[in-house]
Amino acid sequence: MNPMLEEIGIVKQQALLLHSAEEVEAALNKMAAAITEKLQDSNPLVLCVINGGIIATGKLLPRLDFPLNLDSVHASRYRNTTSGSDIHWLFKPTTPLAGRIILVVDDILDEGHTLQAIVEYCREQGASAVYTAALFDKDLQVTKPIEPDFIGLTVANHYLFGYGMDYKGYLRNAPGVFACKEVL
Ligand SMILES: O=P(O)(O)OC[C@H]1O[C@H](OP(=O)(O)OP(=O)(O)O)[C@H](O)[C@@H]1O
Ligand SMILES: Nc1nc2[nH]cnc2c(=O)[nH]1
Repeated sequence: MNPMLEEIGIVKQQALLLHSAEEVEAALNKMAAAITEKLQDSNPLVLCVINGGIIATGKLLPRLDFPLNLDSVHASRYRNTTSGSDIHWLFKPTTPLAGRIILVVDDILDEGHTLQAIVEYCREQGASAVYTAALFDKDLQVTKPIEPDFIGLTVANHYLFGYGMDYKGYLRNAPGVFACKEVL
């Protein structure tokens, strides 16, 4: 068997379910209600942070019943590994950001560097306001460089996968939030 697929199978089998799909879906409902209350009259541009933010964005958008635009940004700090380094900008939004109200959506806020860098970029481009949404906020017990305006669930400090979060590029599609055993 392909050794990577073998590793993925073992990680999946040994992982601990921290939050069920039902819990995450309920958190998405609450997030969408809070976002609607704040942004429904502001014609926002939603920026999906690729790759991890795809599922959070895709699940939030149908819950937002007001006019908005969608674009994406691909900034990666972990690059399919389990520890962060410098941010690599793989692509930036093509929609002009000047004068727009932006909502940046990502799967997880860990140390906060990725979201912070994206917010700075949006401000440099002349956005009139930048809001941030993280489906998961990792409880690191430290002050982070940025606090999201909208948070789904606070999650424990483990390396996680599922709902957009990967283990070595796999398992983003896992239906729940799982902690990898080797870092437990
Ligand atoms: O708060 P931080 O410590 O900066 O980490 C959070 C970032 O890490 C993950 O992205 P990653 O770099 O793994 O790229 P990916 O979206 O392709 O998974 C996640 O999607 C966030 O964007
Ligand atoms: N997949 C994944 N990506 C992350 N990026 C920052 N923290 C995490 C995490 O726990 N899991």
